[in-house]
Amino acid sequence: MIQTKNLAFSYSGKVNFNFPDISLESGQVLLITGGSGKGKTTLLHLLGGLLKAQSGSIRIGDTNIESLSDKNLDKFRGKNIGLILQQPHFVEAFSVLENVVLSSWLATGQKAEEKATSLLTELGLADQMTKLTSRLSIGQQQRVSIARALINEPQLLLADEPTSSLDDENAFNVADLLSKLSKEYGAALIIVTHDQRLKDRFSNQITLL
Ligand SMILES: Nc1ncnc2c1ncn2[C@@H]1O[C@H](COP(=O)(O)OP(=O)(O)OP(=O)(O)O)[C@@H](O)[C@H]1O
Repeated sequence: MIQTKNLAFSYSGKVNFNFPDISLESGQVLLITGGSGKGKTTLLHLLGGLLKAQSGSIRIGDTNIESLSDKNLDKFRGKNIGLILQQPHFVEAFSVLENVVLSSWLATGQKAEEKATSLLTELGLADQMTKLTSRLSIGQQQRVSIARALINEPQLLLADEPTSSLDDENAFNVADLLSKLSKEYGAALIIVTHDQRLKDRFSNQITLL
């Protein structure tokens, strides 16, 4: 489903990374771990096409994303990659439901309101849908991010430290939901984390050194 080969990246020629190859099938989970500053978020942003590698390749399904133009990459990302980033970047003036619907509209031109409602309900947010996202707890916002990432049924789900600010109960809930829903949608799930609770839960891991 996703394969990378010889990925290299550099910030202004000063901080250089050579990343290990990744190969992951639909329905599988991979954790990317490693100490602070080792390039975990950088690698996740490369996989999501938010940064461009200096060299190497990233194949998602049948598409080599490095060969796409910026415009086609945006389209591809919208349809095929669900992103759960450290900062959720919600549209503050929109409700929870509207934020999730916006994601479907941007990717497909369709407002998938029914599907957004059912996803949010599955994520335990049925009674939060009309609220502004800023009125939700961090754990609830994390679940809105998950709904938004899943609304377009992506092939690949990328999550950056999804549990770092959560207590044990919420962290286990988020881990369970990510794993259950990515399987349900047939997505490959890659999680960047230094959270020991996730390391204990998912055995397939690579560590950046
Ligand atoms: N936009 C940027 N410009 C220059 N250097 C950057 C930029 N973003 C990150 N870096 C540097 O690249 C290195 C890797 O950063 P990255 O955020 O990928 O690490 P990380 O493993 O995710 O760290 P952490 O666990 O602390 O979040 C760090 O040394 C960081 O300072």
